[in-house]
Amino acid sequence: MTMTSTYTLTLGPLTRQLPIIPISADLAIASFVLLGDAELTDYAASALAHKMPAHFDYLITMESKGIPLAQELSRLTNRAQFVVLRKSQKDYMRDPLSVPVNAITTSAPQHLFLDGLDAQSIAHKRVVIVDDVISSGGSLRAANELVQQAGATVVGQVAILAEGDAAKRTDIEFLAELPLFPL
Ligand SMILES: Nc1ncnc2[nH]cnc12
Repeated sequence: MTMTSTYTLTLGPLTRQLPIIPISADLAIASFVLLGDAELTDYAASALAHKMPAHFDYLITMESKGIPLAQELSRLTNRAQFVVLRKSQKDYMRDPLSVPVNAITTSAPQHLFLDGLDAQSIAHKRVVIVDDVISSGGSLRAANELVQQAGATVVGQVAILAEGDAAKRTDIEFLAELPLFPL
């Protein structure tokens, strides 16, 4: 078995060893998989709860790794509902809105979908976009586009980690930086 090198992520009192995984011929990432990490999800949500804008109506997230974070952040901020942007179109959606999106961890171009019923819920509302990692900003851009198409206003953008150049952005709130690993 070959050794996988790791990057040590520190988030408040928590540390995690993230495996460094090549995603192309010239780039590796420290793989941050929030799914299943209940402790880190709860810690991150409580830390992000302090960085939320004072006035917002809905949290909105992208499947799949943002979902448990949005769930806990909704609970902590007393919001009864949040909205999930989906990566596939479901038969139960009514007049979904869709935009193309490019992510660094998925080679084929994807789409992001907003159920028309959810679009109606958020129309004229203030929304905060929440995600686990912001990297190229591709899914954040797509989420902004969908929110705008639905007639809602983005009043905040929060993530646990900002990866690579995203750490220089001033339009997102995040808890820690994550380096990229050129090969
Ligand atoms: N470092 C990372 N780990 C998991 N998913 C990612 N998506 C973008 N960057 C990522």
